[in-house]
Amino acid sequence: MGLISRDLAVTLGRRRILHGVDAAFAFGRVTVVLGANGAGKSTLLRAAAALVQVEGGAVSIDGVDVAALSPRERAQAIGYLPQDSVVHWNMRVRDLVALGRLPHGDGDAAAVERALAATHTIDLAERAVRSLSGGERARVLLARVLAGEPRWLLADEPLASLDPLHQLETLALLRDAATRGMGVVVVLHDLTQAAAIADEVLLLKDGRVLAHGATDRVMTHAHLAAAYGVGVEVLARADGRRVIVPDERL
Ligand SMILES: Nc1ncnc2c1ncn2[C@@H]1O[C@H](COP(=O)(O)OP(=O)(O)OP(=O)(O)O)[C@@H](O)[C@H]1O
Repeated sequence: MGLISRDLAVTLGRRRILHGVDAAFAFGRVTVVLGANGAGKSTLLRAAAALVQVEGGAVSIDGVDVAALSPRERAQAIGYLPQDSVVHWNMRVRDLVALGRLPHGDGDAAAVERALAATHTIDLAERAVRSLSGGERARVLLARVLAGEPRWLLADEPLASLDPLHQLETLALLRDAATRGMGVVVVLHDLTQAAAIADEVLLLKDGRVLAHGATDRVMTHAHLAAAYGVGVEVLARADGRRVIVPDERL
């Protein structure tokens, strides 16, 4: 049960991008997907959202292949936040966030307000979306996904354009979503943030699983060296959290 990638193979253009990826994600957990540029993180999330054609294996939710779900069922189950979202229409922020309710067909205003509040975008609600800064727009697009109250949130580098405060708030929001029972799968690059938020880590290298499991077991010096080609310094804080600083090219 849960979200499961089994022997997943994806080819884009003429290149095999994912080579038999096995991974299981659980409800109520935050799984961080790590790996170097080009490792296949986005492709895995896109395959989970049935946005790329799968060549072998499958991604399933509670035993059902995501590709076999109707678009509406899939949209109810999976909220996918892409890496570089483009907003094609210059609509009001509140209306854009309300589009997140389309899979439910109910325009539930309370759910929209909850999503605006969770992402601290209520103050932006009457603005035209094209007038927003990059970070403001990123938070609004996250609000749109949250408004749909999906069972799974797949977020591809959701912190990339956010300032430090909003990065922390977004991490807290992801944790909160998992605490409320959502399955959260998130691609991050910052190792300190990954260690802080992850219950589990899936570490990819060249389209294969290098390691998958509890954060401490995956985020070892050896794994990070193999995945990124860097040495890291790990600083333990008084509260037990770790600061992970890449400091050496291997
Ligand atoms: N449409 C495509 N055609 C051919 N190759 C592609 C296509 N889309 C992605 N790729 C390649 O697939 C590989 C994996 O891409 P992907 O975006 O999944 O990596 P990623 O781990 O998310 O990287 P990043 O950290 O840079 O975002 C890359 O080498 C990329 O160039």
